[in-house]
Amino acid sequence: MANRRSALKNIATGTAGVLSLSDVFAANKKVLGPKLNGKINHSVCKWCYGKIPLDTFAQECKQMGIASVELLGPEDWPTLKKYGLTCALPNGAGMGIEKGFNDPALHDELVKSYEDIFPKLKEAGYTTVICFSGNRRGMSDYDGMRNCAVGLRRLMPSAEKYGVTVIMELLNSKVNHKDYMCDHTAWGAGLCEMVGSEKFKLLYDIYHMQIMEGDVIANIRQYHKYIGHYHTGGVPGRNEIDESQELYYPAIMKAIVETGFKGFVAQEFIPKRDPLASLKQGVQICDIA
Ligand SMILES: O=C(O)C(=O)CO
Repeated sequence: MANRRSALKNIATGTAGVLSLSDVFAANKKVLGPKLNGKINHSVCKWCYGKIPLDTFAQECKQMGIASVELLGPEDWPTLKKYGLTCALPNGAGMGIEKGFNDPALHDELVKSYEDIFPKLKEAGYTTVICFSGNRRGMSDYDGMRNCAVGLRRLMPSAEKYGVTVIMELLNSKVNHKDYMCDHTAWGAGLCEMVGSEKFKLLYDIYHMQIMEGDVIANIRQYHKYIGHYHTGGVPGRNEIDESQELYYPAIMKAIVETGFKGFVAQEFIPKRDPLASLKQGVQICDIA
């Protein structure tokens, strides 16, 4: 990959030939990444690009102006650091989507697993981690909320000590995660109130929430103080976020910015076309001026 030093060396030694100003800008853009508008902090979920090695993917992201590759655990963080990227929402703790804080029998194991990762996150300079409610398995919404709150409140003192926000993902329980409990924004907001700590927030996944409840912009406006992170995805199908699907992402991004949100928006769609071209397009769609 071209780097700034070799580009400059080529200029200095004349091996690049006679360079115009636009050649220099183009070389800089290649090395430093494109200039984005800066209103949205861009991230991407690596699992949607499974076949691309992380090393290659990280370099491509850097060139697109994406600052973070996420849903990665400690083993992948050094690769991100090598390319000057952060991990806006790490994983590496918990017991998966279906087994979460709504089951009191799992609390000891879950608390231990999160307390083990907090110091690693702090050392890496990361300030968030993902968590899940678990499936309902016949439990009422209220019992599940109370159980989650009991487990999460045990975690909050060490989350506060290590400066880590534990972020629970809102997922659809219709198409992708049948029986998942944290599937409505109001339920998640109620849980935030019960937990009662700024170190517990929601991941508002725009794709999942469009499937469950729609009214995306109104819900973002109503519940933004509980939201610590956003994911994207086209509806229906969870593919590209362009005009092939029903959501108008620039308006959603504008609404997010208007709430004063300073966190990250991560692309989380499964590309149907050239994956990197689609990712770049997704970033451009969300990069409102
Ligand atoms: O597994 C999923 O569907 C997710 O959205 C994870 O972020």
